[in-house]
Amino acid sequence: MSDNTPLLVTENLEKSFGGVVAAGNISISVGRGEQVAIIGSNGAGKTTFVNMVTGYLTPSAGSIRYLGRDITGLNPRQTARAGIRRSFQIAQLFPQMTALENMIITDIAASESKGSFRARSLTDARMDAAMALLKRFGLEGIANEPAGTLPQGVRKQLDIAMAAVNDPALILLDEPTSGVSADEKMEMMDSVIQPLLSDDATLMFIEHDMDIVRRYARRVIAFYEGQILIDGSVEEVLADDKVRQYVIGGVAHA
Ligand SMILES: Nc1ncnc2c1ncn2[C@@H]1O[C@H](COP(=O)(O)OP(=O)(O)OP(=O)(O)O)[C@@H](O)[C@H]1O
Repeated sequence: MSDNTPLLVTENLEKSFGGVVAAGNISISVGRGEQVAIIGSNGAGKTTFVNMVTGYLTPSAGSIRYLGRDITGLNPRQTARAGIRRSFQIAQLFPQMTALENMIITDIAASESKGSFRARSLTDARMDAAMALLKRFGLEGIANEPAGTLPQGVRKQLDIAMAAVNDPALILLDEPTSGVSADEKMEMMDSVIQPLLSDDATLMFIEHDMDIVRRYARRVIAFYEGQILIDGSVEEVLADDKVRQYVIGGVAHA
């Protein structure tokens, strides 16, 4: 594998449910350090794509290569261990556990199962790393709060911080600002994007708010009816007639 090997390559990736193609012909190549927004109206196939890359859905056809390795069909734990991580539209947390415990559990789950007992247990190093990461996301103040008691926006921040445990190379965020009020969205993105980028992570995020896309993406992939409509620079994609007609005009999301 050379340094020029793309981080993520999908070829003709497809997922159908029954006879319905939720996402098809998805061929992209993403390099290291890119910041890519995935846009598209409701039901366009964005989450289906993220679910395939992260192993939550098995593709019906096509392939996924990560750092040159074929990872098609790996399960979520395997993709996580390979260095691909994600957050969810609705934060996936253990509500009874504290924020710090959620971070630690993520770290243990992402560790190699064949490691020694110590490698998969609660060590001081693991606690320190989890606390340091919470601090980087400005979340140290809620470290000992049960996750289930946190406000929605903070839960989403914690879910994203959990995706950053163990310095993954590729992070996919599924609608990081959904459910966050309009006037708090930018601040919330500021608080999560900077810590993610400080590790040179490659970032792909699904977003419906074009102000956020303009501010945080360098490249945009627009989905429409399960296919890629256009993949290019932010300026090019947001000025595209079809994107304006079918994607931006068709946004029906909070
Ligand atoms: N598990 C499933 N079973 C059947 N159909 C599904 C399933 N998951 C997704 N679909 C369908 O696949 C299509 C794409 O859905 P997907 O969730 O990927 O869209 P999306 O672009 O992420 O939309 P949104 O912005 O609303 O989250 C939709 O028509 C959806 O109804």
